[in-house]
Amino acid sequence: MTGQATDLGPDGAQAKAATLMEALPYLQRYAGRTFVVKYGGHAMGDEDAASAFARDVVLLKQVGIDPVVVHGGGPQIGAMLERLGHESEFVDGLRVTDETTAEIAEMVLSGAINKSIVARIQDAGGKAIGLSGKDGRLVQAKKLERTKRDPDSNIERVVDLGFVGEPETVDTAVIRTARDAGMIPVIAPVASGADGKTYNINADTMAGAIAGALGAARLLLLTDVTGVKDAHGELVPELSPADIERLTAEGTITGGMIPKLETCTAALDAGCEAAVILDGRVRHAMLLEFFTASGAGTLVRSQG
Ligand SMILES: Nc1ncnc2c1ncn2[C@@H]1O[C@H](COP(=O)(O)OP(=O)(O)O)[C@@H](O)[C@H]1O
Ligand SMILES: CC(=O)N[C@@H](CCC(=O)OP(=O)(O)O)C(=O)O
Repeated sequence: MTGQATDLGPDGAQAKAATLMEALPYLQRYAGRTFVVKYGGHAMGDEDAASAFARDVVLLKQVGIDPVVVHGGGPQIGAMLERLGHESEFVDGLRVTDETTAEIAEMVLSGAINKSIVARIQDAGGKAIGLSGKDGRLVQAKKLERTKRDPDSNIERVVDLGFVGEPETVDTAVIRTARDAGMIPVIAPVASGADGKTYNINADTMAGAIAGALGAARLLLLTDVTGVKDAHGELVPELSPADIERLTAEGTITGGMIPKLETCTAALDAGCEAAVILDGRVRHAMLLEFFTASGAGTLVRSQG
């Protein structure tokens, strides 16, 4: 240790110590609390980024926080569908899912992606367990009912998205069992319905439902922007559910950001303390968010 401090020089060593000290109040505040991290397909990036993410998760666990990872894999499902010559279409950010698509989505999410995240966490020195909504009946899905207003006739029409689901019930017992065994749960957004069918669930929605059911201290949504931007393109550091409604009505929040922020509001309503939208492409974005006074990204909480 002495040798390393000397190598850094007295100023460098002091700066390193100051960074660690800045983290102390946050380490104390969050010890024993649960953080649900949604790791999206776009945020997965390259090998180095994926390893850095895994190391961050292991660090959280090491300092006494309970991370729960819920992952996506939209681009990876798209690539596999293309390889297999199966067409894919999105409605309002959700993939229309026929029986074959559901099968392929499960293969990619619960198979390839889930296991590679588990392996990386273990390479970084953690113990991880790969799950989907099906395991231990963590999530039971129901078919997502979606309607859309026809702009010409102004009539609400039902849009059939096939086997796209939403969580109907969440039983967190399997997560608590994993946590008590010192493991980090890594969850794929796939679940069975009461009809025994496999449902494909948007990963943000899955993460929000789990964060709400766990009463998590934070729901972290890692994406490919620095956070929510206002009408001038400036980062908004903090939002309340009322701000979200206003910015959506004004047309400042669009596309994939709409379901993401709806998820934040739903998670807060269900018992999660706060949610954060942050840039998963930035190395150690999670650590900067949790352990520095300035934070990162956009914080969503009720009092605004
Ligand atoms: N007001 C806004 N602030 C930031 N991003 C926004 C906003 N409105 C729409 N977006 C879009 O939302 C996208 C993030 O949603 P999405 O692509 O679904 O993310 P992911 O694939 O990580 O789940 C951003 O890349 C951006 O294009
Ligand atoms: C219903 C639905 O759209 N499911 C998503 C599930 C994966 C996901 O949400 O992945 P990202 O977070 O990487 O976008 C899909 O099929 O792409």
